[in-house]
Amino acid sequence: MAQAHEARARLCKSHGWDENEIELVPVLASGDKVQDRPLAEIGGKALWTKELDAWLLEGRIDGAVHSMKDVETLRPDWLAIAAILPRADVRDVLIGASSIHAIPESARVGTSAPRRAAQMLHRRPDVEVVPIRGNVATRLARLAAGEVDVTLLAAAGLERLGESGVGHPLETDDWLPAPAQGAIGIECRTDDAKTLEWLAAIDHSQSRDEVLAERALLAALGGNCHSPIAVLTRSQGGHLAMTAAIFSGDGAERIDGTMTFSTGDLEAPARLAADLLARATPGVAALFAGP
Ligand SMILES: NCc1[nH]cc(CCC(=O)O)c1CC(=O)O
Repeated sequence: MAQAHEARARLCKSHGWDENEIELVPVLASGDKVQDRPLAEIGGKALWTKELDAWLLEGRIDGAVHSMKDVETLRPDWLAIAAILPRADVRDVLIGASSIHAIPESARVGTSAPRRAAQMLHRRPDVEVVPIRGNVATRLARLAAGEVDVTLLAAAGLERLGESGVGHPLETDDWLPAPAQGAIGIECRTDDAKTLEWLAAIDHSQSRDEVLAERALLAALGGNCHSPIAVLTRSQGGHLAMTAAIFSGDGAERIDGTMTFSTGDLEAPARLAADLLARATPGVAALFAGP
């Protein structure tokens, strides 16, 4: 809902509309309904999109606001990612310790994200990863209750909920975020020319370039929410600089790669993906389906 409010505010500001001209329609996603099991176990990212897709298709809503991190790599043709808002803080925040190094020996680290688990275990094989799901408030409550010693959350999500002071942001040269982390996207029906045009006005091209490049890497790796993939792309002077890593589930293996390429060249992320997979052991490659 915080993301939908932000999307509406930007749309109204850009077009000079009154906020009540856009109705916000809350739609509960399966990903919200099922809170007790890891997302990767219960059906993956589609659980964040399938209800909204149906509402769009039926014409009950005209736009759907998503965290792009939660949107599957392959989307139906009748849907268009019509706008990507200026990307927020891309970093993960560590809560419960001031740095990865400062996490106490054998601490319980709460996360259900394969990327966070593997990236943590790579650095700190001594810790115990404990699955933890639910919204930000639930996760913070479980930390406060002592169920876990440490957890990781996206800075963008915390910021949107007015919790930006919580925890210690991890710098991206030391800890990589998820593909598209911090980016809000708005989808609409591909044949809805009016909405496409309205949304194009608030599209942020640099953020779009970065997010599309990261999604192209995901597509080429054949990654899903079981696959530990970390990537960050930054737009600089007409080029995109991408840093990516793939892991084994237990974090023992980590394959890193970087590539700089022209904006809009979506073949380059595919080459980086092929290079990462070529250097992975069969055990890691098995977590990725390939292109
Ligand atoms: N998987 C849940 C999810 N999807 C997007 C965000 C944060 C907001 C964003 O990255 O845009 C979060 C929470 C988190 O990872 O802590």
